[in-house]
Parts: sequence; C-alpha cells; structure tokens
Amino acid sequence: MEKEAECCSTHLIDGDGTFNAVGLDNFIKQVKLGECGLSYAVVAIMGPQSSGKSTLLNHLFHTNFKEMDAYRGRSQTTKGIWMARCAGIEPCTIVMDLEGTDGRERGEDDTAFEKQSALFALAVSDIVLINMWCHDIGREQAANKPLLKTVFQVMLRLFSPRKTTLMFVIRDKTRTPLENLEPVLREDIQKIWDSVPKPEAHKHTPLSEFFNVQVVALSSYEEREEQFKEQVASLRQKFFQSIAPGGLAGDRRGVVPASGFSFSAQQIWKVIKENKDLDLPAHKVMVATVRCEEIANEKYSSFVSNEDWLELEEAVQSHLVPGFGRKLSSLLANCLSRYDEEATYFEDNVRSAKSKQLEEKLLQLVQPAYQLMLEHIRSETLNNFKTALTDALNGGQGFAVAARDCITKFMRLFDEQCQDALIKQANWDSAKVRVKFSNDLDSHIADVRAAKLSELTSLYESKLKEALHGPVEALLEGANDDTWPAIRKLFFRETETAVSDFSFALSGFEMDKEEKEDMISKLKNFARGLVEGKTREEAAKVLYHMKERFTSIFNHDNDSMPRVWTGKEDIRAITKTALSSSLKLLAVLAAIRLDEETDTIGETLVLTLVDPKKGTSNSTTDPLASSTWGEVPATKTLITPVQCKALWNQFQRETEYTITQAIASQEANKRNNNWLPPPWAIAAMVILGFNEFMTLLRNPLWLLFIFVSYLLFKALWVQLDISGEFRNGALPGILSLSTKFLPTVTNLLRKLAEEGQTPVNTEASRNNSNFSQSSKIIQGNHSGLSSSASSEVTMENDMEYTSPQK
Ligand SMILES: Nc1nc2c(ncn2[C@@H]2O[C@H](COP(=O)(O)OP(=O)(O)OP(=O)(O)O)[C@@H](O)[C@H]2O)c(=O)[nH]1
Repeated sequence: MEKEAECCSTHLIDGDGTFNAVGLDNFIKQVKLGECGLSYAVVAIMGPQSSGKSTLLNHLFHTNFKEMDAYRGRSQTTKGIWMARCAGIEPCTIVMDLEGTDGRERGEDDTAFEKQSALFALAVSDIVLINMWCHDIGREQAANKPLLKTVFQVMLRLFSPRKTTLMFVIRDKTRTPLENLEPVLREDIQKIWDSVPKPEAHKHTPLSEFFNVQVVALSSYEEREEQFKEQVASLRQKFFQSIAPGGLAGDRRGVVPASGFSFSAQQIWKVIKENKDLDLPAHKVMVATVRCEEIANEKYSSFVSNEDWLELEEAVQSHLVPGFGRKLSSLLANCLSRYDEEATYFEDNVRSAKSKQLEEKLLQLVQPAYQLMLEHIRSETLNNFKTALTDALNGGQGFAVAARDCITKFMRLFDEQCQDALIKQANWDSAKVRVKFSNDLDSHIADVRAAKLSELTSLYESKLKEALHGPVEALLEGANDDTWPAIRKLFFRETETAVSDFSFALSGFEMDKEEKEDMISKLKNFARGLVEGKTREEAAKVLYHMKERFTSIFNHDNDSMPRVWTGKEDIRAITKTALSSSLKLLAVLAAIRLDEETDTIGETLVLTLVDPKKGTSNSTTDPLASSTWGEVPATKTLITPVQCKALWNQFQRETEYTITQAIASQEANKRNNNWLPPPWAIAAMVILGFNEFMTLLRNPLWLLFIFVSYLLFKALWVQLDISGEFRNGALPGILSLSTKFLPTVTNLLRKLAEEGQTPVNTEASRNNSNFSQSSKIIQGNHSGLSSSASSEVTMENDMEYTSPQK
C-alpha cells in the first residue's frame, strides 16, 4: 500500500540534496512548531533500504510516509529526507524518514549522501532509530554495519554537548529472546565504535558519552502483523513526554528553540553540504544570533507601526501629553517582553545582547518624542510660571518673595513633569533641559524685575514731574526774592516724599544696598534735573517774561486794573517799578540756586543796570563785562553777566515804545480834558471885569490884536528860550535877551512871511512838542543805563519821532 503524507509532512531534502526551505517553513507553520519553544522533539529513522522504515513510522507515529507496495518487490521508495509531525504525541514531535542506506540503485558516490543525511539526522534529532534486520545481528557482513560506521564517524565530527538516543529497532525478531540478542548487538556496536578512527581527544571516550543506546525488537509486520502492531503501540508510549527528564529525548542541552528550527536545519545542511565540521554550540549561537536578530527586527517593526505609539508620537508633536513616560514605557516594555517571550529559549548571551540592541534601537526611535515632550514641559511650565508671577505681583506680593516662591513651585512642577515623562527603559538625563528651564526662569525674572523697576522709576519720576513742573514754573514766573528759597523748599519736600515712597516700593525687590542707593540717587538727580531743566526752559524765554512782567506792571494799577493815562500818573515812577521788577526776574533766572549758596547777582544787576550811581561810582570797571558770575559755577549759570546786559538793552529797546505810547496817551488825555478858559482868560475876566471882557468880545479887532500878540509872545519865548536864559540868573538873562531880541524878531517876521506862503502844519508842531517831552523822560530813565544803550535808545527815538512828521 502506498500512502502519501497529505498534510503535516514535507519533503525536506530531495534526492539531489536540495533543501526545501519554503516547504519547511510552511510545515512549521502548519504544525505550529514555532510556538513550542523547547517543548518539541525530533526523531529520525535510518536503516537499509526497504527495511520497513516508513511502515514502522506510520504505525508508530500515525504518519503518512510513502511505503513500498509489497507486491511490487523491494525497490527504493524514500528519496532524500521526508518530515512529518507525529500525530497525537505530546509534546510536538517531528519525525524524519531518511532515504535507505545500502541502496542498490545508487552508485558508490552516493555514499556521500548517506553520510550527509546521517550527519544531518544526528545534528538535528533527539532520537535516532536504527532499523535493522534481526538476522543481521552478529553477522560479519551485516547490512547495517556500514551505516553504523558512518553514524559513529560523523558523530565524531559533531561537537555536541548532548547525548542522542540511539534506538536500535530489530525487525522480524526470531524466537530468540531480546535478552539474548541485545548483548550480541551491543558487542557488535562496540566493535564498530572501536573500529572507527577517532581524534586524539576522543581516543578513549566511551560510546555512552555520545549515545544513549536502546534496543527494541519487533515481530515481522508481514508475518505477525497483530503482534507487530501491539509491540509498536507499546513502543509508541515511550515517545509520550519524551522530553521529560529520563525520557527518550530527556537531554535538552543544545536544543535549538523551535522558532529557530527551520533556520538551524538549513544552516546545518548548508555546513554539511560544504563538508565542514559541525560545531553545534557555535551553530546554536549563530542560530540564536540570527533568530534573535529576526525577532528583534520583527518586534521593532511592529512597534514602529503600533497604533498607540503612533498616536502618542503625533500628540507629542503639538502638545504636552500627560502620562507620556508611563504610556511609552509600557509600550516599550510590551515590545521588549514580546521579544523576550519569543527569544527566551535562545542562547542567553545572544538573547540579552539582542534585547539590549532592540532596546537601544527603540529608545533611539522614541527619543525625539521624549525631547519634544521635555520641550513642551519646559515651554508650558515657563508660560505657567510667567502667568503665576504676574498674578502674584498683581496680587500685591513683593517682587523678591513672589519670584522666589514661583521659582520654587515651578522648578518642582518641572521636575515632577520630567519624572512623569521619564521612560523607565532609558536613563536619559533631563539636566540640560532643567538648566535651560532654570535659565529661562532667571532671565524672565530679570526681565520682569527690570521692567518693574523701570515702571516704578517712571511712576515716581512722573509723580515728581507733576509735583515740581507746574509749581516751579509758577514760582519762576512770579520771580522775587523768595523764589529760590521757595523752589528749594518745594524741591526738597517733594524729593523727600518721592524718595521715601520709592524706597518703600523698592524694599519688595530685596536688592542690595548699593543698587538701591544708586536708584534713589538717580531719582534725586532726576528731580534736580527736572527743576534745572524747567529753569533753563524759563531762562531761555527770559526776555519774553521780562516784557510780560513789564507790560503787566506798567499797564495795570495796584489793584490790577488796566491803567488809563489821565495825566495824573507818574509815568517815571511806574516805569522804574516795572523795570526793577523785570530786572528781578532776570536776576532769578540768571542762575540755578538749588543748593543754599548765596550770590550777588541780583545786587550786581540792580547796581549796574538800574542804580549805576550807587554801584559804579567808585569803580571804572563794568561788573557785567564778564561771562561768569564769580560765585556761581558755570554749570549753574543760565544767563551770563554779559548776556544779562545785552538782554537788558534789548528789553529796554523793546519796552520803550510802551512808555512813549503811555506818555502820548497822557498828553492827549490832558488836552481833551482842557475845556475851561485858559487861566489868563479867567484872570483877565476877574481883573477887567465882565464889561471890559464883553467889550473885548464885542470888538473883534481887540480880540485879533490880543491873539496875534499872544502868538508873537509865545514865538519869542520859544525862539529866545527865555526860561533857559534865565536859568543862570536874571541879569545875565536880560543881557543875553537884549542882544538876541532884535535878530530874533527879524528872523521871526521873516519866517512868518515864508510860512504865510505855505500852510502851517500845526498838528506836527504839537506832536513835536509832545515827543520832546517823552524823550526827556526816557533820557531820564536811561540815565541809569550805560552810555551806549542810552545812545541806541535816543537814535531809535529820533527815528520814531521823525516818522509822523513825514
Ligand atoms: N519482512 C518484513 N517486511 C516488512 C516489514 N515491514 C514492512 N515490510 C515490507 O517491506 C517492504 C518495504 O517497506 P517500506 O516500509 O516501504 O520500507 P522502507 O524501508 O521504508 O523502504 P525505503 O524507504 O525504500 O528504504 C514493504 O513491502 C513492506 O510490506 C516487516 O516487519 N517485516
């Protein structure tokens, strides 16, 4: 009967020695060998061709290996190596049916394949069944002798730490009991073992070091099938739990984990084909290396595409993810533990080395996410810190206390969050980010501190500005002897108040003494600069102020009522008062006097510009011909003496017109108010009586005569300057007049004759007489000024006076 192993079997190596890797992988998947770890066993059967190997395996393991049809005669059925899973045996047991040895259909060269397949079976299997005819026992030319020799030879080429079970299955047993057969068989085996040439190291190594030899005898399947089946069923029992200690496959040393079986088998066959020695421990390490690498790669790939990881990675791109460290650690732990699960049976060193590599690779993959997370923690905590600091400061907390508290709180928060983000598998240090975060806090604190201090400084500066600016301006405008003492008082009081408040406000900053003093000193300097600046500003407009003051005093009476120039006012006195007051303003604005130092600017100006007789009577030098006030430093000088003088001259020139206008206005008023008869008329009326007066009125010739006489008398009075002539006494006056009388009369008559031809401008002559009077007043005022200024004023007067005539 020919049976095909339909499922759960594969043609592992074909007759040409080609390894069916794909077939093996599929087979492993089908029988789920990969999941077995170390809980699996491999059985192989060797023996002469057509010795009933497949028949035995199919009965023993319920497999479907091809068997030879008994009616077609003995010919080779099994080519290469077949593999199948033993049905119903736990743990998972794999059986390999090897091509029969001693085959008549292969030539001499084919012995190479026999050796290769024997070596492969010994390297891969836990149990090797040696199928032999009972009648071959003790026979010199036994069919299995060359096979055993081969097995022992190749076994010596295998450096294997574990002991393989070599089970001799005696077929077609005779009536001779096994007890009698077994010693003979063992003797045969020992002989063969002894005859095999061994390397020096194994010269005296007994067979039992390499093999656990067992012998079992079965009745003929063809002749005593029932007995055969019973015996096989009994033998089958030995294969249950074969990997337990003491079981047929009890020695688990050097077992390749099931998931590495495919690769291991391929590599072993490759090495065998290359006719190299098989160093199984080294091979095991190699298999472990490759398989662990594969497992690690597979786990890495599955981590890379893990949805939880992808979600986490995406989330951390944009924001802080709470529980980041816990989540990622767990994902990594899962991945590593899955690796460990799969790689657990591989060589320890290799497994842990690969595990380490996998861990490193995974950590490398997740590190950018961790760094991003730290960055989020840093920036988010920094933002929260900023808000908290602002709130604390707005809540009225002192700056230093608020800053200290916030730093402590947020450094702790930062550490906690870093701890939360920490990945257990990594020993990454967040120290660098911590230092950066700490620097960020310090830098923000420094910025806020600078801003707050600047804000405070500005606040107190503006307070000082408000307190000093207007009042100082007002004090300067009302300049008098008390101006500077009042400014000083104001300055010191306001500065003191501001400094005290400022100092209190600064106490919250807990700054060092030096810095605090520096800031206070700057505020004081600001206040001083404010007053000085204001004074400079006003000093620049001194001429305007002086004119304002002059005009104000000149044009208003003591009750601040506008003056009406009726003729009774003493313009000279008023002018003098207004000039003195304006000069006082000049004196006040000439220098800054914030420190209590006395100076003589005021006196010098008065003595030089208003009362020169008192000041310069004993000296020929001009005190104002200098660019410094002796006792006042240059930095405090706003208007130098020489500038004062020039300003005063300009001031006088510009105020002169006001005085002239006032005089003119006074004269005009006088004239307008003169509606009574002249005093001489009143006197005449009293002396001559009313009748005579009426006679005079009735006779116009008398009236004309009197009028002409008056004109002539008046003309002579003016022409002869009678009052001037009599200034030096009556006699010299009479003498002088007597000599000038006739020529003057003649001249007068001539002029009258000339004037009779042209219209007489009586208005001009009247103005002329008015201006001559104001000129005398200004000259009188100017008597205190320097000669140059006086001459300038006179020149200008002349120009103004002549213009109306034109
Ligand atoms: N005498 C005898 N013949 C058997 C026994 N078991 C099987 N056979 C016969 O031996 C022949 C070969 O059987 P297989 O099981 O195909 O032998 P094999 O060793 O697998 O053959 P190859 O794979 O070609 O090497 C068949 O005709 C079987 O019926 C047995 O116990 N005794």
